[in-house]
Amino acid sequence: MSESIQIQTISRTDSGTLYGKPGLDLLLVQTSLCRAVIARQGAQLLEFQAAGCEPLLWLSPKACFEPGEPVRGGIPLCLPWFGINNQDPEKPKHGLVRTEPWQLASGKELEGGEVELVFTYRHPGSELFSAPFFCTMTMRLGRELELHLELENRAGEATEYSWAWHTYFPVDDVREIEVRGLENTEYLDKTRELERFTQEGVLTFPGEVDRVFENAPEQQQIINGDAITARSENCHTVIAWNPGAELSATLEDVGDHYREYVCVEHGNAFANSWQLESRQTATASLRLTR
Ligand SMILES: O=P(O)(O)OC[C@H]1O[C@@H](O)[C@H](O)[C@@H](O)[C@@H]1O
Repeated sequence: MSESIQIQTISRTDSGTLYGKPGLDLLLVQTSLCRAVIARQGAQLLEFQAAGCEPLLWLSPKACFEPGEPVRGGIPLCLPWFGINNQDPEKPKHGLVRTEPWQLASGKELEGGEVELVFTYRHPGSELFSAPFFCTMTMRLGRELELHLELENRAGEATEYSWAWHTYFPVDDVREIEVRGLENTEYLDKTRELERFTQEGVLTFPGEVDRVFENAPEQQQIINGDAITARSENCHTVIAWNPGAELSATLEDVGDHYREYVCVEHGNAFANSWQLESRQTATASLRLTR
């Protein structure tokens, strides 16, 4: 990363040094409030742990760290399309920014001791996605984790963007947990050709679960011993995903480890996708805490 960082609580490292698998440049943040690891690729948080708390994010022990390949765990940002591309299913799943290098625009310490990192990504327009756009992702790393996204449509015409922070949360056994905050909300079931159902009671994960909740409430809690709380602003879609035993056996970077995580993702996809006029900017944020 060529950008200048002037504080000692942020250091540069790489995936070879931290995980024994060379390939990606990383930033390590260590303060009295927290420890975090961020990949420049995708501006992807890989680890976050507030002092005195359990880790907030799950990173697969089988994750690969190859440039241009998605990293399984942490918080990849899926954008400018979420899931399978509607126009062309052959395009990569979950858009393009998660596998591209971002720029670190600034890194500083705030008065309360939090570290604030600002990453940017400029898409010039390409065969994969013709509309140019500009993304800014701000991370505030303290006792809590705060993410803020700003997306500007730089195309000459209105463009649709769908996206999500694909958050992987660690759990003891996914089959034993519950997710609260989605009761009585309608969802599209990706395991049943997007058929629409209503979530009766709290959400559990007895097997494969892949549900898209449109117009979802702002707050969810993952209950597994101490709760993880996710609270969002201007994120109207929540996606809940765990592959279960059978599907995970086909995912090289998951395997038996599927029991150790749950994804409760926040963004704007399906009916909540952003329609941005030329030069229009939209923003959203997410706050995670234990
Ligand atoms: O393996 P990927 O591309 O990271 O996607 C993982 C999962 O991401 C979830 O968000 C989707 O709802 C699932 O359908 C998908 O399988």
